Amino acid sequence: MKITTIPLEEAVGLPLAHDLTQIDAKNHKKSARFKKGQVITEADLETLRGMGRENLSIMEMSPGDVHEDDAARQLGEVLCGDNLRLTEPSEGRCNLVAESSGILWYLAETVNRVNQDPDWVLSALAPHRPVLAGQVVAGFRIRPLVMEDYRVERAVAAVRGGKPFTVLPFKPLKVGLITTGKEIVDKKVEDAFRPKLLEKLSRLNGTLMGQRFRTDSLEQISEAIAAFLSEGADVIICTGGMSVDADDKTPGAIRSRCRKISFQGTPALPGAMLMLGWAESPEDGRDVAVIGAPACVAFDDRTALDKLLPFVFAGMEPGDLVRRWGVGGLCEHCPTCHYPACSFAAGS
Ligand SMILES: Nc1nc2c(c(=O)[nH]1)N[C@H]1C(S)=C(S)[C@@H](COP(=O)(O)OP(=O)(O)OC[C@H]3O[C@@H](n4cnc5c(N)ncnc54)[C@H](O)[C@@H]3O)O[C@H]1N2
Ligand code: MOO
Repeated sequence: MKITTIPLEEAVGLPLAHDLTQIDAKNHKKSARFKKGQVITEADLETLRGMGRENLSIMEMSPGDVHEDDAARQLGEVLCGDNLRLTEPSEGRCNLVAESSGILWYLAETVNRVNQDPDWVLSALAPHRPVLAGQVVAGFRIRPLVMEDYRVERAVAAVRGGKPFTVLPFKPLKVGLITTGKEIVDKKVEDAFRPKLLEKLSRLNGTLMGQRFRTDSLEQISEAIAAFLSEGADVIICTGGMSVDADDKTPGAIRSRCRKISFQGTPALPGAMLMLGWAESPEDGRDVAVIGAPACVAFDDRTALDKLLPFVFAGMEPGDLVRRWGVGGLCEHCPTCHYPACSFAAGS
């Protein structure tokens, strides 16, 4: 590749080597004001001077050179999996954008392998966190203007095929809520979890199908789980009674109705007493998630339950990943909560 730098005035009639960025900090605007390949005209000179340009780069590519736009596009085509869209390059950068709300899925190792070449930049939101439709989940580019084709091919090969970036979309699941505790049944304490759950469901594409109140009795909680199962619930959440008190009966009730227990206890705080089991739907035999949520879910806005629900709504069994939730899994209780734009939302 040959890049020739020439004074602005001599560039009239010649094509630009790369996009030229204009930043208007006062109005918080940043865009590619001139695009790669655009032929400079007399009328453009005033604008270019206003952007502080005195010289421009005119490029002649050599055989084997890949322009930044093409490099980013080639990587994007192998990265972009289900429910994501690849954007056109702008200023040499492409993005992956979520087409549905869901859980972002990829292996950290894929990103690290591409970035072994210090001139590649592949940067993504943390894996396994919830994302919204329309959200940029990854951006990538090369650092120089052009790169040798073998380095682009090496990055493409490092992805190892399979379109590894995907969004697992949230399904419209129906949730049954069982609120346990004699003090709540007796109306001495008002349930504080229902409004918090409604806010969570609005992000997850879920609906609350009903709420049952039960005292700390294994039989009563177990019967309420069975009732929601027979009414067609996809997810059943039992709150309270998950800890070590004599009256804590919820885990036993969940075990009484589940054919499999995924976990009881997670290394995330708050919410460490969280539990997940799977019951059989009497309707069609499908798996129904039965969650035991410790009482802190009624108090804290974000708990281990927020790490679990995206998996359940994406139809995923978190499995061994739960044992990795300790990394980043300590909520900072920020004065203004930015969840899920924080390490607490990320899954290792
Ligand atoms: N010695 C120990 N103490 C505690 C442990 C422990 O391991 N050892 N675990 C702590 C953790 S972690 C949690 S979380 C809490 C609560 O666990 P539980 O799920 O058993 O909570 P309860 O005993 O049922 O209730 C505690 C408290 O919260 C109020 N509550 C419960 N549900 C609601 C609701 N839906 N809305 C409003 N308030 C609610 C309840 O009235 C009690 O005051 O235990 C720690 N302690
Ligand atoms: O389960 Mo407790 O929830 O860590 O606060």
